[in-house]
Amino acid sequence: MRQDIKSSVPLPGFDVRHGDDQPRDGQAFTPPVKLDIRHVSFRYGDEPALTDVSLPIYANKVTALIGPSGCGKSTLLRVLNRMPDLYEDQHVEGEVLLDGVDILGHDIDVLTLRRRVGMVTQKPSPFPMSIYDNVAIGMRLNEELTPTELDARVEDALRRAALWEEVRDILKDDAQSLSGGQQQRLCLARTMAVRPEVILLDEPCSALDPISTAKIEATIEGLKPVSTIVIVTHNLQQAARIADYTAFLYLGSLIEFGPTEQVFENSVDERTSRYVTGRMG
Ligand SMILES: Nc1ncnc2c1ncn2[C@@H]1O[C@H](COP(=O)(O)OP(=O)(O)OP(=O)(O)O)[C@@H](O)[C@H]1O
Repeated sequence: MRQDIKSSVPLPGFDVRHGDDQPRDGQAFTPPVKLDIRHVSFRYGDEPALTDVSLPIYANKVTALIGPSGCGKSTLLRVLNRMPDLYEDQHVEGEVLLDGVDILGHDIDVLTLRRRVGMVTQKPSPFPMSIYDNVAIGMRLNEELTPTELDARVEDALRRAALWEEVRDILKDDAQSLSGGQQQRLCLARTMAVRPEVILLDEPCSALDPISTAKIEATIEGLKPVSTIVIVTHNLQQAARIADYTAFLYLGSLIEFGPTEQVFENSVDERTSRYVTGRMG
Protein backbone atom coordinates (compact mmCIF):
# COMPACT_ATOMS: atom_id res chain seq x y z
CA MET A 1 0.00 0.00 0.00
CA ARG A 2 1.15 3.54 0.53
CA GLN A 3 2.37 3.76 4.07
CA ASP A 4 5.65 5.25 2.86
CA ILE A 5 3.98 8.18 1.08
CA LYS A 6 3.80 11.23 3.23
CA SER A 7 0.56 13.12 2.83
CA SER A 8 -1.34 15.66 4.82
CA VAL A 9 -4.56 15.04 2.92
CA PRO A 10 -6.54 11.84 2.55
CA LEU A 11 -5.35 9.62 -0.31
CA PRO A 12 -7.61 7.67 -2.63
CA GLY A 13 -8.28 4.17 -1.45
CA PHE A 14 -8.61 5.59 2.03
CA ASP A 15 -11.37 8.12 2.42
CA VAL A 16 -11.23 10.56 -0.49
CA ARG A 17 -14.21 10.10 -2.77
CA HIS A 18 -15.94 12.09 -5.46
CA GLY A 19 -17.95 14.91 -4.09
CA ASP A 20 -16.61 14.25 -0.66
CA ASP A 21 -15.99 17.80 0.35
CA GLN A 22 -17.10 17.66 3.92
CA PRO A 23 -14.69 19.01 6.47
CA ARG A 24 -13.15 16.33 8.68
CA ASP A 25 -11.04 16.49 11.76
CA GLY A 26 -11.11 20.25 11.66
CA GLN A 27 -9.26 20.23 8.31
CA ALA A 28 -10.12 22.40 5.34
CA PHE A 29 -12.66 21.16 2.82
CA THR A 30 -11.26 18.40 0.63
CA PRO A 31 -12.22 19.07 -2.98
CA PRO A 32 -13.67 16.32 -5.16
CA VAL A 33 -11.18 14.08 -6.94
CA LYS A 34 -11.10 14.48 -10.74
CA LEU A 35 -8.34 11.96 -11.46
CA ASP A 36 -7.61 9.20 -9.03
CA ILE A 37 -4.19 7.71 -9.79
CA ARG A 38 -4.01 4.26 -8.22
CA HIS A 39 -0.92 2.10 -8.01
CA VAL A 40 0.45 3.19 -11.37
CA SER A 41 3.69 1.57 -12.48
CA PHE A 42 5.35 2.15 -15.82
CA ARG A 43 8.18 0.59 -17.86
CA TYR A 44 10.04 1.68 -20.96
CA GLY A 45 10.85 -1.82 -22.25
CA ASP A 46 12.34 -3.46 -19.16
CA GLU A 47 13.30 -0.20 -17.49
CA PRO A 48 10.94 0.93 -14.73
CA ALA A 49 10.14 4.66 -14.73
CA LEU A 50 7.28 4.73 -12.20
CA THR A 51 6.70 2.40 -9.26
CA ASP A 52 3.32 2.12 -7.55
CA VAL A 53 2.37 5.78 -7.75
CA SER A 54 -0.95 6.75 -6.17
CA LEU A 55 -2.32 10.24 -5.66
CA PRO A 56 -5.50 12.23 -6.13
CA ILE A 57 -5.75 15.08 -8.62
CA TYR A 58 -8.34 17.40 -7.15
CA ALA A 59 -10.98 19.00 -9.34
CA ASN A 60 -10.54 22.66 -10.29
CA LYS A 61 -7.18 22.84 -8.61
CA VAL A 62 -3.62 23.10 -9.89
CA THR A 63 -1.38 20.16 -8.99
CA ALA A 64 2.36 20.47 -9.59
CA LEU A 65 4.58 17.45 -10.22
CA ILE A 66 8.10 18.26 -9.07
CA GLY A 67 11.31 16.29 -8.67
CA PRO A 68 14.80 15.92 -10.09
CA SER A 69 15.38 15.26 -13.77
CA GLY A 70 14.45 11.71 -14.76
CA CYS A 71 12.23 11.03 -11.72
CA GLY A 72 9.20 10.27 -13.94
CA LYS A 73 7.20 13.51 -13.98
CA SER A 74 6.65 13.62 -17.75
CA THR A 75 6.00 9.89 -17.82
CA LEU A 76 3.23 10.24 -15.25
CA LEU A 77 1.72 13.15 -17.15
CA ARG A 78 1.77 11.14 -20.39
CA VAL A 79 -0.02 8.24 -18.71
CA LEU A 80 -2.90 10.57 -17.85
CA ASN A 81 -3.95 10.90 -21.47
CA ARG A 82 -2.64 7.56 -22.65
CA MET A 83 0.23 8.74 -24.76
CA PRO A 84 2.08 5.44 -24.10
CA ASP A 85 -0.57 3.76 -26.29
CA LEU A 86 1.37 5.10 -29.25
CA TYR A 87 4.47 3.05 -28.34
CA GLU A 88 4.64 -0.73 -28.26
CA ASP A 89 7.44 -0.91 -25.70
CA GLN A 90 5.78 1.32 -23.07
CA HIS A 91 3.85 -0.57 -20.42
CA VAL A 92 1.46 0.83 -17.80
CA GLU A 93 -0.06 -0.97 -14.83
CA GLY A 94 -2.56 0.27 -12.27
CA GLU A 95 -5.64 2.45 -12.62
CA VAL A 96 -6.38 6.08 -13.37
CA LEU A 97 -9.99 6.92 -12.61
CA LEU A 98 -11.39 9.96 -14.42
CA ASP A 99 -14.65 10.82 -12.69
CA GLY A 100 -14.62 7.27 -11.38
CA VAL A 101 -13.97 5.48 -14.70
CA ASP A 102 -10.63 3.78 -15.37
CA ILE A 103 -9.13 5.51 -18.41
CA LEU A 104 -6.48 2.80 -18.76
CA GLY A 105 -9.21 0.25 -19.57
CA HIS A 106 -9.27 -1.42 -23.01
CA ASP A 107 -12.78 -0.17 -23.78
CA ILE A 108 -11.88 3.51 -23.47
CA ASP A 109 -12.11 5.60 -26.63
CA VAL A 110 -8.74 7.30 -26.58
CA LEU A 111 -9.71 10.16 -28.91
CA THR A 112 -12.63 11.07 -26.67
CA LEU A 113 -10.34 10.81 -23.66
CA ARG A 114 -7.83 13.20 -25.23
CA ARG A 115 -10.59 15.72 -25.85
CA ARG A 116 -11.42 15.57 -22.14
CA VAL A 117 -7.79 15.46 -21.03
CA GLY A 118 -5.69 17.83 -23.14
CA MET A 119 -1.92 17.98 -23.05
CA VAL A 120 0.72 20.54 -23.92
CA THR A 121 4.03 18.75 -24.38
CA GLN A 122 7.43 20.04 -23.35
CA LYS A 123 8.51 20.40 -26.98
CA PRO A 124 6.03 22.49 -28.95
CA SER A 125 4.58 20.70 -31.97
CA PRO A 126 2.44 23.02 -34.09
CA PHE A 127 0.69 21.37 -37.01
CA PRO A 128 1.97 22.33 -40.48
CA MET A 129 -0.79 24.82 -41.10
CA SER A 130 -1.59 28.45 -40.31
CA ILE A 131 -1.60 29.94 -36.83
CA TYR A 132 -5.39 30.35 -37.02
CA ASP A 133 -5.98 26.80 -38.19
CA ASN A 134 -3.79 25.37 -35.44
CA VAL A 135 -6.10 26.86 -32.85
CA ALA A 136 -9.32 26.25 -34.78
CA ILE A 137 -8.73 22.64 -35.79
CA GLY A 138 -10.01 20.98 -32.61
CA MET A 139 -13.14 23.12 -32.51
CA ARG A 140 -13.84 22.45 -36.19
CA LEU A 141 -13.65 18.70 -35.53
CA ASN A 142 -15.72 18.68 -32.37
CA GLU A 143 -18.14 21.58 -32.42
CA GLU A 144 -20.48 23.26 -34.86
CA LEU A 145 -19.56 26.91 -34.65
CA THR A 146 -20.36 29.77 -37.00
CA PRO A 147 -17.35 31.54 -38.53
CA THR A 148 -17.93 34.46 -36.15
CA GLU A 149 -18.06 32.16 -33.14
CA LEU A 150 -14.94 30.37 -34.32
CA ASP A 151 -13.08 33.67 -34.75
CA ALA A 152 -14.08 34.70 -31.24
CA ARG A 153 -12.95 31.41 -29.73
CA VAL A 154 -9.63 31.51 -31.58
CA GLU A 155 -9.01 35.04 -30.34
CA ASP A 156 -10.00 34.11 -26.79
CA ALA A 157 -7.64 31.11 -26.75
CA LEU A 158 -4.77 33.16 -28.17
CA ARG A 159 -5.37 35.92 -25.63
CA ARG A 160 -5.39 33.44 -22.78
CA ALA A 161 -2.13 32.00 -24.05
CA ALA A 162 -0.63 35.51 -24.07
CA LEU A 163 -0.03 35.33 -27.82
CA TRP A 164 -2.81 37.39 -29.40
CA GLU A 165 -0.98 40.72 -29.59
CA GLU A 166 1.94 39.10 -31.37
CA VAL A 167 -0.04 37.18 -33.99
CA ARG A 168 -3.28 39.11 -34.53
CA ASP A 169 -2.02 40.48 -37.87
CA ILE A 170 -0.38 37.27 -39.11
CA LEU A 171 -3.03 34.67 -38.36
CA LYS A 172 -2.70 33.18 -41.85
CA ASP A 173 1.06 32.70 -41.55
CA ASP A 174 2.57 29.25 -41.15
CA ALA A 175 2.65 28.35 -37.46
CA GLN A 176 6.07 26.82 -37.86
CA SER A 177 7.52 30.24 -38.67
CA LEU A 178 6.91 31.32 -35.06
CA SER A 179 9.69 31.33 -32.48
CA GLY A 180 10.01 28.43 -30.03
CA GLY A 181 8.35 30.36 -27.20
CA GLN A 182 5.55 31.52 -29.49
CA GLN A 183 5.02 27.95 -30.72
CA GLN A 184 4.73 26.80 -27.12
CA ARG A 185 2.05 29.41 -26.41
CA LEU A 186 0.30 28.44 -29.66
CA CYS A 187 0.14 24.82 -28.51
CA LEU A 188 -1.27 26.00 -25.20
CA ALA A 189 -3.92 28.00 -27.09
CA ARG A 190 -4.72 24.95 -29.25
CA THR A 191 -5.24 22.80 -26.16
CA MET A 192 -7.27 25.39 -24.25
CA ALA A 193 -9.47 26.19 -27.27
CA VAL A 194 -11.39 22.91 -26.97
CA ARG A 195 -11.94 23.51 -23.26
CA PRO A 196 -10.79 20.17 -21.86
CA GLU A 197 -11.85 19.17 -18.38
CA VAL A 198 -8.25 18.39 -17.48
CA ILE A 199 -5.20 20.20 -18.86
CA LEU A 200 -1.77 18.58 -18.59
CA LEU A 201 1.13 20.99 -18.93
CA ASP A 202 4.69 19.75 -19.30
CA GLU A 203 7.00 22.66 -18.49
CA PRO A 204 4.79 25.17 -20.31
CA CYS A 205 7.02 28.13 -19.46
CA SER A 206 10.45 26.62 -20.03
CA ALA A 207 11.01 28.65 -23.22
CA LEU A 208 9.23 31.81 -22.12
CA ASP A 209 10.44 35.17 -20.89
CA PRO A 210 9.27 36.40 -17.46
CA ILE A 211 6.45 38.54 -18.89
CA SER A 212 4.95 35.68 -20.92
CA THR A 213 5.49 33.35 -17.95
CA ALA A 214 3.50 35.69 -15.72
CA LYS A 215 0.71 35.80 -18.30
CA ILE A 216 0.60 32.02 -18.59
CA GLU A 217 0.51 31.68 -14.83
CA ALA A 218 -2.42 34.12 -14.71
CA THR A 219 -4.12 32.07 -17.42
CA ILE A 220 -3.63 28.86 -15.44
CA GLU A 221 -5.16 30.52 -12.40
CA GLY A 222 -8.06 31.72 -14.54
CA LEU A 223 -8.68 28.22 -15.92
CA LYS A 224 -9.37 26.71 -12.51
CA PRO A 225 -13.12 27.32 -12.44
CA VAL A 226 -13.52 25.29 -15.64
CA SER A 227 -10.57 22.90 -15.68
CA THR A 228 -8.34 20.78 -13.53
CA ILE A 229 -4.67 21.41 -14.16
CA VAL A 230 -1.61 19.22 -13.71
CA ILE A 231 1.70 20.92 -14.36
CA VAL A 232 5.23 19.53 -14.50
CA THR A 233 7.73 22.18 -13.59
CA HIS A 234 11.38 22.48 -12.62
CA ASN A 235 10.68 25.99 -11.45
CA LEU A 236 9.99 25.62 -7.76
CA GLN A 237 8.97 29.26 -7.38
CA GLN A 238 6.42 28.67 -10.10
CA ALA A 239 5.06 25.62 -8.31
CA ALA A 240 4.86 27.59 -5.08
CA ARG A 241 3.07 30.45 -6.83
CA ILE A 242 0.42 28.57 -8.78
CA ALA A 243 -0.05 25.06 -7.41
CA ASP A 244 -2.68 24.25 -4.80
CA TYR A 245 -1.20 20.77 -4.35
CA THR A 246 2.28 19.46 -5.01
CA ALA A 247 3.56 15.94 -5.57
CA PHE A 248 7.27 15.26 -5.15
CA LEU A 249 8.59 12.32 -7.16
CA TYR A 250 11.99 10.75 -6.76
CA LEU A 251 13.43 7.84 -8.75
CA GLY A 252 9.99 6.92 -10.08
CA SER A 253 8.26 6.87 -6.68
CA LEU A 254 5.90 9.36 -5.11
CA ILE A 255 7.61 10.56 -1.97
CA GLU A 256 5.26 13.23 -0.72
CA PHE A 257 1.96 14.79 -1.69
CA GLY A 258 -0.04 17.54 -0.06
CA PRO A 259 -1.05 21.18 -0.12
CA THR A 260 1.79 23.13 -1.74
CA GLU A 261 2.46 25.28 1.29
CA GLN A 262 2.94 22.26 3.45
CA VAL A 263 5.17 20.41 0.97
CA PHE A 264 7.40 23.47 0.62
CA GLU A 265 7.45 24.79 4.15
CA ASN A 266 6.80 21.81 6.31
CA SER A 267 7.82 18.72 4.34
CA VAL A 268 7.45 15.43 6.09
CA ASP A 269 10.17 13.58 4.16
CA GLU A 270 13.81 14.59 4.32
CA ARG A 271 14.23 14.06 0.55
CA THR A 272 11.42 16.52 -0.19
CA SER A 273 12.90 19.03 2.17
CA ARG A 274 16.32 18.73 0.52
CA TYR A 275 14.83 19.12 -2.95
CA VAL A 276 12.63 22.15 -2.26
CA THR A 277 15.45 23.91 -0.47
CA GLY A 278 17.86 23.31 -3.35
CA ARG A 279 20.03 20.80 -1.52
CA MET A 280 19.27 17.99 -3.97
CA GLY A 281 20.25 18.21 -7.66
N1 LIG B 1 11.19 7.18 -24.55
C1 LIG B 1 11.91 6.69 -23.56
N2 LIG B 1 12.56 5.51 -23.65
C2 LIG B 1 13.27 4.99 -22.64
N3 LIG B 1 13.40 5.58 -21.44
C3 LIG B 1 12.79 6.76 -21.28
C4 LIG B 1 12.01 7.39 -22.31
N4 LIG B 1 11.53 8.55 -21.83
C5 LIG B 1 11.97 8.66 -20.58
N5 LIG B 1 12.73 7.60 -20.23
C6 LIG B 1 13.36 7.36 -18.92
O1 LIG B 1 12.33 7.29 -17.93
C7 LIG B 1 12.73 7.95 -16.75
C8 LIG B 1 11.73 9.05 -16.42
O2 LIG B 1 11.77 10.03 -17.46
P1 LIG B 1 10.82 11.30 -17.47
O3 LIG B 1 11.05 12.02 -18.75
O4 LIG B 1 9.46 10.87 -17.14
O5 LIG B 1 11.42 12.12 -16.24
P2 LIG B 1 11.20 13.63 -15.84
O6 LIG B 1 11.12 13.66 -14.36
O7 LIG B 1 10.06 14.21 -16.59
O8 LIG B 1 12.57 14.28 -16.34
P3 LIG B 1 12.88 15.79 -16.83
O9 LIG B 1 12.64 16.65 -15.63
O10 LIG B 1 14.34 15.73 -17.18
O11 LIG B 1 12.01 16.10 -18.00
C9 LIG B 1 14.14 8.45 -17.02
O12 LIG B 1 15.05 7.51 -16.48
C10 LIG B 1 14.24 8.51 -18.51
O13 LIG B 1 15.57 8.30 -18.94
